Amino acid sequence: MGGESAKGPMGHGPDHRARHPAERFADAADARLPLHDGGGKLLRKAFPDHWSFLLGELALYSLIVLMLTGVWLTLFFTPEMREVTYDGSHVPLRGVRMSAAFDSTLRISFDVRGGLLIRQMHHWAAIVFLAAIGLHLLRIFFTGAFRRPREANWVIGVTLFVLALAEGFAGYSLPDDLLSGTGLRIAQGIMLSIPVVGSYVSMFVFGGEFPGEDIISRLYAMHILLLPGLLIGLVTAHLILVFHLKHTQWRGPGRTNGNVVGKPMYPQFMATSGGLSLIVFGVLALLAGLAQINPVWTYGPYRPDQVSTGSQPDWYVGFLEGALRLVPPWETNIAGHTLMWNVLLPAVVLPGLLFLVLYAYPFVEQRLTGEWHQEHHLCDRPRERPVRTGLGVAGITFYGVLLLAGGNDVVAQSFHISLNALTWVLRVALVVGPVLAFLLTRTVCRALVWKERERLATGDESGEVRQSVAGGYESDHRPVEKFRPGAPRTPAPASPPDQSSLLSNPDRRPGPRTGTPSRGHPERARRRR
Ligand code: HEM
Ligand code: HEM
Repeated sequence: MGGESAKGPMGHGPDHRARHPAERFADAADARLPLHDGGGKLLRKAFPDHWSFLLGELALYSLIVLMLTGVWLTLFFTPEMREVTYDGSHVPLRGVRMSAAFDSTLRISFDVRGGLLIRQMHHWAAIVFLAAIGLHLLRIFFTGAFRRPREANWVIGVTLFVLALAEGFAGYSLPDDLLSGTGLRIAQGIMLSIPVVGSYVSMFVFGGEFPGEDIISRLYAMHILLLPGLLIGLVTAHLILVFHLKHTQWRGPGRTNGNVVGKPMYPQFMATSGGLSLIVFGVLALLAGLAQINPVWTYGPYRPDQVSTGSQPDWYVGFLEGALRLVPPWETNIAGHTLMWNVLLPAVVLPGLLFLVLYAYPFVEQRLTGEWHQEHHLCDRPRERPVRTGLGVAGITFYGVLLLAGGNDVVAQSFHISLNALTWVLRVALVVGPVLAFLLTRTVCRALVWKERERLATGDESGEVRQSVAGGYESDHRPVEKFRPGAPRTPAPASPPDQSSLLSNPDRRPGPRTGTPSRGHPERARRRR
């Protein structure tokens, strides 16, 4: 027996026994699953080493926290609107009639062990998730990572964004407290503003007159089944495309449009990303433990004859609320039907247009710039695309003004200013702000590029000053080191600036780019004298 096992039936006995069990397991798995072909490549995939590439992962990990905490919440949440009398441990609300949904939210908060922690973790994760998606989108936009061949991933991304907003709104409505009920009331007002079919849409969604008895269970099905299913499916497709198309990367030594330079997936990237996942988990748990969020017991149950005051929606819905507050009370009466522009424009037309622009942007930009047929794998530096960067900053300004307007009552009260005056200032800012932001950003980008070209042409100041016999001073320049010292490969020198425009301006004429004695840049030399 001993001899046979030492040799082994295949004659590889001693090797077989000497090998680590993990290695044997890997071999056994490899013989049965396509691990070597698929996994081998996967483990060697290169990940660019730049923090901005972790924003997508931040979104991913907060989504995972949402799924985990969400599933836990389903164990205790009752998605029903039937009326019950509260008799839980939160004394101020004892004896109050409320929906079973609100009752179960209170029980999760006060009676289920660890319930408040997990509920708050779920809510904080939702806030971080949407912020991470927003920042990730901006990274993709400003670096041009949406260009060919990644347009499909951009389209999937925008869809993920829409789904996440819907998921957040549905979740926020579930507890059926005064705040979430007010949000639902606004949603119903928006439906009613849709011409011709508005009242039918509202009846259809609420199962009759507002609020009806169905909306919470319908939102529940959307929140825990339909939308998460779509989110998971699309995130999977999104990540498969990221792997298939490879990452974009910042320019640098050895990086071309045809390669990706970075950390391999295993072990370096896994360590970074695993660390990030633990940080996300830890920070969310810490926030949930220390920072109160959505204390529904202070608002009380929803009653259609009451509205909540002094409350704010979650930040990601704030821009819609702001838009509703800014549009003046415009109405038109056509053949006995009233068109409520003040609701239709901000809550239906504006978000529709916003997402249409987002969906279409990569295609429009590539058509206009004529870059339709080129593949782009290197990130643009935002300054080198002044128009795109200007448009992005204009969009952020537009969004920022709307967000501020969503809290105009809070701002007016905190700073003791007139609410009406503030609303008018914000209305003007909404129109003028983005235009100014675009012009300013475009100018700053062009100036930054020009400054860099000038530096490339004239070199860096060496720090040495020479005094002429006549008493004048000149500073020396040395050529710019275009990449970090110690970089593995020497890149091709950058092309010099457009000579014709330089020659037309004597102050911008380039000095010599060697390290030999130089008179330097005339303008700077003059300033030193
Ligand atoms: C993108 C994903 C998600 C987002 C943005 C999100 C957002 C939210 C928000 C903001 C709330 C209100 C929390 C509060 O009461 O303060 C909520 C409640 C809830 N969510 Fe989610 N959620 C997500 C995914 C999920 C998933 C995957 C599940 C379950 C499978 C889930 C189950 C629940 C339940 C049961 C509640 C009601 C419990 C309560 O409010 O106390 N969620 N969600
Ligand atoms: C649930 C939300 C999302 C998750 C979990 C997610 C996750 C990721 C991850 C992990 C990456 C690779 C790392 C990186 O480049 O950051 C990535 C890349 C990408 N994402 Fe997302 N993303 C989401 C939403 C979005 C949105 C809203 C957009 C744009 C509208 C978008 C567009 C892209 C594009 C174009 C890439 C490829 C970028 C490149 O190769 O450099 N994603 N995403």
